[in-house]
Amino acid sequence: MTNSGTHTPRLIITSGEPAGIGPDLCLMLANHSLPAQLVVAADPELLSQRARQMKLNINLKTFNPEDHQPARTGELIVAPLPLSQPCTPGQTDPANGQYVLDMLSYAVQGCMEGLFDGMVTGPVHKEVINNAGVPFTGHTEFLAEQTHTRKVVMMLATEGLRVALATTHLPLRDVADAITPESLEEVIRILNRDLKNKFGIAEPEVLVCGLNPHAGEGGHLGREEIEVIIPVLDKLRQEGMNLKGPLPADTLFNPNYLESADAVLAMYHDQGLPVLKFKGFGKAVNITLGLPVIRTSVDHGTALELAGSGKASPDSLLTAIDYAMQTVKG
Ligand SMILES: NC(=O)C1=CN([C@@H]2O[C@H](COP(=O)(O)OP(=O)(O)OC[C@H]3O[C@@H](n4cnc5c(N)ncnc54)[C@H](O)[C@@H]3O)[C@@H](O)[C@H]2O)C=CC1
Ligand SMILES: NCC(=O)COP(=O)(O)O
Repeated sequence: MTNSGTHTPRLIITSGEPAGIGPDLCLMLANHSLPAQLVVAADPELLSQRARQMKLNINLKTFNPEDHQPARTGELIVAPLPLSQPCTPGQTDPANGQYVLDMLSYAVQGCMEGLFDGMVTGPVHKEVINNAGVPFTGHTEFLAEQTHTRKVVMMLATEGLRVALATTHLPLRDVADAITPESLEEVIRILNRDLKNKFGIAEPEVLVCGLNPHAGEGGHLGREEIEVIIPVLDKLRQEGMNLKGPLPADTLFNPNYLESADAVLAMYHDQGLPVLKFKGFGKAVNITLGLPVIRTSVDHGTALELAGSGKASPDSLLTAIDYAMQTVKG
């Protein structure tokens, strides 16, 4: 039985890479009183060590599925998962790669089974997981696989800007081939549907970037706009979707275009996210659209150099929790 509707939402927070700032940020949550029960997935011993290092006095309480009360100030509810190896802040160890994956599996399964109303993910170190021998490109793809969802869409949002991606984590040389009419159509349908259903926008206006410089300059700088993007946009416009573009990505991000837009669809990761992060790094949220469960995430990475210092900002994690709570209450 979930806690949705008028009840207090219960969210699972994955603490992510143990050598990074994820455990620090989770500990900081104990000083915030929020209208949700936050359950942190982590090794309790790791949290205790990190709390001592950060000079935080926090009472760790083992998660009890029967108890739906939010934690009191100074208290953190923990779903315990054991590290494989003890962890030193800032020093990654592939031996703990499986711990991170187990944490994600626990969270997403808990969401699927109704134990949690949504999951909020702390940062993972993608290279470490790969070094542990498990091919891993990101939470987005991992969660799609775990939930048997064929297509999901990564979208980051901050005050005044939402940027969704047509492709996620793949080498730049593979991007053009990955943008097929079928995949692009599916991405736009998911984006349009979730902007309506999850964000309450009746008729979303989406600005679509071209792939090539100057959106291909009439085919002289690449033909993907003519052969793939324009036909897909024309087809979906006939169904009534409000899609503008393909627009040159270097001029699209200006107030004239953005004023009336509800989201930008970038063709690849580094076309759209640098703009979003320049505008709102530290106060943005990463949302996976199209998943059968609610998943939001921080906008930043593991910041290994800050782990244990107490200097990492919890703002993006708090933003991600806020988005998840709003979506649960829907
Ligand atoms: N959601 C996730 O799981 C994400 C994971 N990553 C992973 O993180 C690792 C490191 O990535 P980087 O590109 O170095 O990005 P990063 O976000 O870890 O660091 C970039 C800069 O921002 C600072 N920073 C990051 N978070 C901060 C916070 N909460 N408060 C204050 N300063 C903060 C860092 O100190 C650094 O100067 C990579 O392995 C990458 O794959 C990156 C982005 C998202
Ligand atoms: N730059 C954001 C990012 O790469 C996060 O990816 P994911 O782990 O949420 O799939």
